[in-house]
Amino acid sequence: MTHPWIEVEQKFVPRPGIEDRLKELGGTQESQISFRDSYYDTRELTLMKADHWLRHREGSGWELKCPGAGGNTGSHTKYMELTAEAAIAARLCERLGTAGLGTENVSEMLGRLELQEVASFVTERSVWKLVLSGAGDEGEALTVDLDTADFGYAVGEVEALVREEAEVPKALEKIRSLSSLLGVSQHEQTPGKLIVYLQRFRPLDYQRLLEVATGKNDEQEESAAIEN
Ligand SMILES: Cc1ncc(C[n+]2csc(CCOP(=O)(O)OP(=O)(O)OP(=O)(O)O)c2C)c(N)n1
Ligand SMILES: [Mg+2]
Repeated sequence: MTHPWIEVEQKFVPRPGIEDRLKELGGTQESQISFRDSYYDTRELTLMKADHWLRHREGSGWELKCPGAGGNTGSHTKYMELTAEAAIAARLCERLGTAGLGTENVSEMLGRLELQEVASFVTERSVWKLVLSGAGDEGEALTVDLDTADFGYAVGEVEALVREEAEVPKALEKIRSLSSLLGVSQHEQTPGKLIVYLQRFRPLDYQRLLEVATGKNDEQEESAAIEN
């Protein structure tokens, strides 16, 4: 099985002039891309309530983000990203308490697991790469994504992808340094596109997730699904 990536990121509200600031810091725009994300869950939002996020991204395929060891605290988040369909299938069966579906093809599993589309939107993304100079820096580039979703919400993220849990503290340190250089507060808690989509277009679902996150739902034993 392919070893999953760990995504460590800090989201922020992009302020005017952010691109100039990125250039000033030595950043370069790597690409401008556009993609449609479609998120899936059960009617009861079993996955999202357990902080699992299943999506299909047009052009790159299936992905399941789930909490890594140590969970998430503060304004940054850390998720394990599964992209191999066999690994996604195994995790879905584990979470949804099913087995022996006879397929590891995620599209084929949707109907059998009663997973339906919860959200679908297109993102225009400007991808920036930046190497932070400084003592003891190993020169790994950080990524800054500047996203605008087709429903009119803009969000940025400073992101590092690492392979091992042991690399997370260093990645966090770099993310904090760059965020601070970009004028982003360490305490800034900016919601992602999906959360804002749910808030605007599926308010009842949003409310249910919020109840889990704030511990108001007695049926749910899992920890925070959304933090803001
Ligand atoms: C503050 C906070 N943010 C996110 C979450 C979890 N969460 C909510 S929706 C969600 C899934 C969407 O993840 P996100 O990184 O926002 O998507 P995107 O930037 O488009 O994908 P990329 O290209 O980076 O892979 C997660 C992990 C949380 N529990 N709390
Ligand atoms: Mg992200």
